[in-house]
Amino acid sequence: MFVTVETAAPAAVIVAIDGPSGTGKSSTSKAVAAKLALSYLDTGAQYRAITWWMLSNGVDIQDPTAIATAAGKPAIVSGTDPAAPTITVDGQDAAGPIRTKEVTSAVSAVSAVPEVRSLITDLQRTIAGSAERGIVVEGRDIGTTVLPDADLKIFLTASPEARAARRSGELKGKEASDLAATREALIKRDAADSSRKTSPLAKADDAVEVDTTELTLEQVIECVVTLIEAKIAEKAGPAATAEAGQVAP
Ligand SMILES: Nc1ncnc2c1ncn2[C@@H]1O[C@H](COP(=O)(O)OP(=O)(O)O)[C@@H](O)[C@H]1O
Ligand SMILES: Nc1ccn([C@@H]2O[C@H](COP(=O)(O)OP(=O)(O)O)[C@@H](O)[C@H]2O)c(=O)n1
Repeated sequence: MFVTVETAAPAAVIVAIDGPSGTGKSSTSKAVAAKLALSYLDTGAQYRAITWWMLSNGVDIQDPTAIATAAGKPAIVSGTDPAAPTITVDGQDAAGPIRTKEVTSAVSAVSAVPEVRSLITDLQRTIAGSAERGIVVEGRDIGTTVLPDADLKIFLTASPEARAARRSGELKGKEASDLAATREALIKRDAADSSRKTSPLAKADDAVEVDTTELTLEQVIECVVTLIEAKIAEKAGPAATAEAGQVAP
């Protein structure tokens, strides 16, 4: 006699994608999350959002004490649909304002303040913990600090030249033509993010490193999808074996 086994829904898969600016974290994470019906969280957008609030509210971003005192004031809410990620600050759509040059220049100083990191890290863990099917979380310290038990950790890299060319391609007019300035700004931000005391940009020991310099975005997406699918199959374990729905008595 054979009995039918109801296989439980696959356990949520947690994926951490870290790396410096312009390596393809956002584009890759959004695309793989959409393909695999997972949630998506852009943690850089959260640090940008709190930075925008600080700038808009006259907080001196050279003063870590002032930043720490104000850190708990704004309410930052992230929407995790990879097809339409959102970010609001005190109920106001912040998607546009967080991408300005002013915010980009100020974000490393704000994100280095431990009180800011502690608040945003708690928020990130809550979001990741409530993603039913799982989530792709991208940032700088996800694999090392925010989600050290993630099922899969990926660290994306690319040469500074490739990263600057990609970033420059997103800018318009005069800014786009100034490749050298883009490269310098990017290297400066990497250095600040990598050298701060509290959870710097770093590759976790157990992360898979993918150098995207010579890869197209499609190739990177395919590579990451393959890694996640393998992890999902591994997590399913014996349940996958019962996939046919039949076991001997
Ligand atoms: N492998 C790649 N080859 C070429 N362009 C890429 C690649 N990956 C990403 N891009 C482009 O580079 C820019 C930066 O990518 P993004 O995903 O925002 O990087 P990050 O989130 O790491 O800063 C985007 O315009 C994106 O389309
Ligand atoms: N997990 C994270 C994500 C971003 N950040 C900070 O937020 C900034 C903006 O992140 P981002 O991902 O939007 O940056 P881009 O590389 O996309 O320009 C970074 O330069 C870091 O200072 C961080 O400290 N930790």
